[in-house]
Amino acid sequence: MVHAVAARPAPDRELAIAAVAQLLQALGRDPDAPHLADTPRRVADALIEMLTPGEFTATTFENEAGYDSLVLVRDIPFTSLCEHHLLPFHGTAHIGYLPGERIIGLSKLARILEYFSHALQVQERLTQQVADWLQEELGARGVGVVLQAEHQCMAARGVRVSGTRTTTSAWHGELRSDRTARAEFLTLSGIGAALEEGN
Ligand SMILES: Nc1nc2c(ncn2[C@@H]2O[C@H](COP(=O)(O)OP(=O)(O)OP(=O)(O)O)[C@@H](O)[C@H]2O)c(=O)[nH]1
Ligand SMILES: [Zn+2]
Repeated sequence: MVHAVAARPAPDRELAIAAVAQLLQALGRDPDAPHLADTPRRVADALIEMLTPGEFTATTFENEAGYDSLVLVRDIPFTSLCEHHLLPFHGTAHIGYLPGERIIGLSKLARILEYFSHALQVQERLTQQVADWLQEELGARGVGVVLQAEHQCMAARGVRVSGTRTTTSAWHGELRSDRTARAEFLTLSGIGAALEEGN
């Protein structure tokens, strides 16, 4: 069974390039300086790339073996774009589920994260969207998503604390209701019992 995940509508690239050129001018920079001449195009394309997820097919298979334990892909790197400052936040994700009648192609757990991270985001929403999508599309007995990320808007500007990690998590089904199942998820993720204990 396949579930197509559609790409979002294309942004207006020419408008974005013109807007970045205006921004450089507004910041008092010379848009004709040798290294700046092509910067509007580069910045516009970089932002468009970060906001445009790839189209993919979320292939699932019948769980003919009746596998009923946790399936976990841990340490998936991701980068997203903070919607408050348009600066990146990046880190790792641990995504797992307890299969029901179907299992999903493992790569699709990373692809669905990639899909929702290519957007203007807050970490909480990104975490929830991945968990909700898996729960709805897969009909799993349980879903867990943990994201740990550093936000450049906290590191490169503003409060200027680098090296912090923000942890968010979203749980559905048995991984929400069953503390033992959740503890196993956290242990296999390498997070240990820290979240479970509320630390
Ligand atoms: N909850 C949440 N907050 C975020 C995320 N990314 C950035 N922020 C925060 O969004 C907030 C925006 O606050 P504002 O006070 O409007 O913006 P600001 O004046 O630039 O704030 P500072 O970053 O404290 O300088 C900041 O506290 C950011 O740290 C996120 O993914 N989730
Ligand atoms: Zn931010």
